[in-house]
Amino acid sequence: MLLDGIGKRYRIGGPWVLRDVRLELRPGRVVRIHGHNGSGKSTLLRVVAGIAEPSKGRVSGRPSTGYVPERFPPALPFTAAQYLRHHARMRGISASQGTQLLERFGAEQFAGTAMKELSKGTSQKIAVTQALLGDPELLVFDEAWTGLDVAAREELAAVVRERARGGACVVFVDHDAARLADATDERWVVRDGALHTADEKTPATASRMVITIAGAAGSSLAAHLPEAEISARHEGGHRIVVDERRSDESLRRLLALGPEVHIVAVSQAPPQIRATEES
Ligand SMILES: Nc1ncnc2c1ncn2[C@@H]1O[C@H](COP(=O)(O)OP(=O)(O)OP(=O)(O)O)[C@@H](O)[C@H]1O
Repeated sequence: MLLDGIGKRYRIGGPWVLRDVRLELRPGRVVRIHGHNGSGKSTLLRVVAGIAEPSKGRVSGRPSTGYVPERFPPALPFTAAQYLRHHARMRGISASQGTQLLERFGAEQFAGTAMKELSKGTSQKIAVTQALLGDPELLVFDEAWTGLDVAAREELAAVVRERARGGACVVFVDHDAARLADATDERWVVRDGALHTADEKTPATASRMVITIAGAAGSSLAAHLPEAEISARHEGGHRIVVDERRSDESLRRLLALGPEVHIVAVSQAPPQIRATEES
C-alpha cells in the first residue's frame, strides 16, 4: 500500500496536521510510528486504516485491514460475542476465530458479557480480537497494548510476530519504547506534520545535546521547552539537555522567544546522560 503526498487537516482553513506524507507499507514489515503528543500519530494511523480520508494526496493498493483505535467505542449495545460475530460476518468468516482469540487473550469468560459492562482491559481485548479477525493483510494498532494485562500483552506481541511472518504488515504506535523493539523493521517519526525516518539508536543510548543559553531566560524557560529533559540555571543563563532528535525543535522554540534569549553553545552531552523513555 502506498500513501503518497498525504495531507490532512480537520477543517477547511484549519492547520495541517499532516503534510506531504509518503509511506510505503510492505508485506511482512513491522512499522513503528513515533512522535510527541499531538504530533499527528493517531491521525496518520486513521488514514492508514482507512477510517479518515486524507485532505490531500492518494492512498493506493489498500489490502484487507484490521484496526485497533486509540479509543474503543464504549457502551455498544451488544455482548462481546455478538459484537465479534457481527465483525466476523462482515468479513465473511466463521465466528470460531473470535472464540479462539478470546481464549488466547484470556477473555473467553466474558463472551456473554454486555460490552458496556466490560472492564477497560477486557474491552481492549475485544478491540484487539476484532482487528485480528479474518487475518487482515494490514494491522493498524494505536496503543493496542494499553490496558492489557501482562499475559495478554505478551500474547499480542506473539500474534504480531506470527502475523508478520505470515506476510501481514503491522503499523503501530505505542508509548513504550521497548514494545516489539526486536521485531520492528521500520521506525518513523511524525514531526511538524511531516514523516521522518527515526534515528535507529535505541532510546537507552540515544545522544543528548546540551544547549547553553545566556540572557534573560527566567525560571519559566522549561515551560517553553516541553521536550527538554533537564533544565538548570547556569552562570546567568540556562543549560538545557534534550534528545538530539528533538534538539532542532528546541532551537526553533528558543529562537522564537526573541532576542533576549541568546544561544551560546550547542554541544553533545556526556554519555552518562541517558534517556529513560520516549513517546
Ligand atoms: N477529530 C479531530 N478534529 C479536530 N482536530 C483533531 C481531531 N483529531 C485530532 N485533531 C488534532 O490533530 C492534531 C494531532 O492529533 P493526533 O491525535 O493525531 O496526535 P497524536 O500524535 O496521536 O497525539 P497523542 O500522542 O496525544 O495521542 C492535534 O492538534 C489534535 O488536536
